[in-house]
Amino acid sequence: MQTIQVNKPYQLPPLADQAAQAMQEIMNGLAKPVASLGRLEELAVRLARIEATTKLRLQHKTLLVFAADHGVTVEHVSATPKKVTIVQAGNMLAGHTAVAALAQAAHCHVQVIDIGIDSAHTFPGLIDAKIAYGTHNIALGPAMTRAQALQAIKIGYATAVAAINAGSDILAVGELGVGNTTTAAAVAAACLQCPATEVVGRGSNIADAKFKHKIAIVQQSLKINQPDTDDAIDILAKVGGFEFGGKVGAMLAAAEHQTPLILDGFISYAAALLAQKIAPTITDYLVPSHVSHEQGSKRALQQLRLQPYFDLNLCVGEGTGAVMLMPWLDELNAILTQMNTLADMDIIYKH
Ligand SMILES: O=C(O)c1ccc[n+]([C@@H]2O[C@H](COP(=O)([O-])O)[C@@H](O)[C@H]2O)c1
Ligand SMILES: Cc1cc2nc[nH]c2cc1C
Repeated sequence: MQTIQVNKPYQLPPLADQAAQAMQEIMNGLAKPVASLGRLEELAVRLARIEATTKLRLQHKTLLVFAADHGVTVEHVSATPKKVTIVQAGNMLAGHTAVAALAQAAHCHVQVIDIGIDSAHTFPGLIDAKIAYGTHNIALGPAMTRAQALQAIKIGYATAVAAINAGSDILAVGELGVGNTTTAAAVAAACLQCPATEVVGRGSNIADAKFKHKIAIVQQSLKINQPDTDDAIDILAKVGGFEFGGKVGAMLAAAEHQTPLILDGFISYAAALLAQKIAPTITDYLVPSHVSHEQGSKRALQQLRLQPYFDLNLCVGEGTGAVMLMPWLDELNAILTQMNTLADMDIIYKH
């Protein structure tokens, strides 16, 4: 992993435009009208550009779920009690959360990484990378130290590299973290330099009074911490959370290893905004999945120049939307390996 420096772009490998062009030609030559597979074709081209080949590696899929707690939950910004982070980590490993069920259907391996859960409890299979027992309350001061922010990125990076070395072709990121839509809004507001009102959402479905209070808490956290908007590490340390750092590290590792990484919802977008500040071209290596229902999603996606493939009003998190994209990759593989070409059929197609 390279050293991350302010105002010095992190170096990523060049994107494989030749492989992308070759994939577009393969798509054009399949036995169908040109462009008729719509955005599935664009997805194929995107994947070829990242993997630097038209022989796409799509089979082995791994979801990395970074789980952490947030000191800001004492401000009553969530509808969910804090213990849900640790409880759902156990349920996820036992196969009973939304994403665990979807992952089973999608033949996706799930790793749950405790990067900062506020509990000493553990479960078989829970990866222990705990930096601290939750962050500090961002409404009163910084969430973590700069060293802890860098540590979170390193953990995410090492976790992703290990998954790639173990044979993962495709990575995805998800999270568990009660209160993290408050943190994600603060991170997004700092990255986008926009008012909190544009990026605070209903999270785990809070009612109007809590929603107003949540906006005030995000505003307060930005005022009290004054994050340096040019410095992703400063934003992460002051108003972020450990799972955001884990995701940033996984994104950097995936891009460096020419491995596509599928984003999930608003927490992923906020992490991607941080990664974009570190490595401005990183978004070309990421694969969006869905438009999260969380307010602020469209604004964040615009800045990331990412156009998700579907919109189901999802806002579960956990990696659910990312895993829902995975069957499409199997479908793409079937198209690439089983379809006739126009040449096979001796058809001259003129449009
Ligand atoms: O992915 C999203 O866009 C998303 C939107 C709303 C909520 N979540 C999930 O809900 C939890 C945070 O909600 P909250 O209200 O406690 O901030 C956390 O575990 C997230 O994974 C996730
Ligand atoms: C049960 C439950 C599961 C979740 N997963 C992500 N956020 C969640 C919030 C709740 C309440």
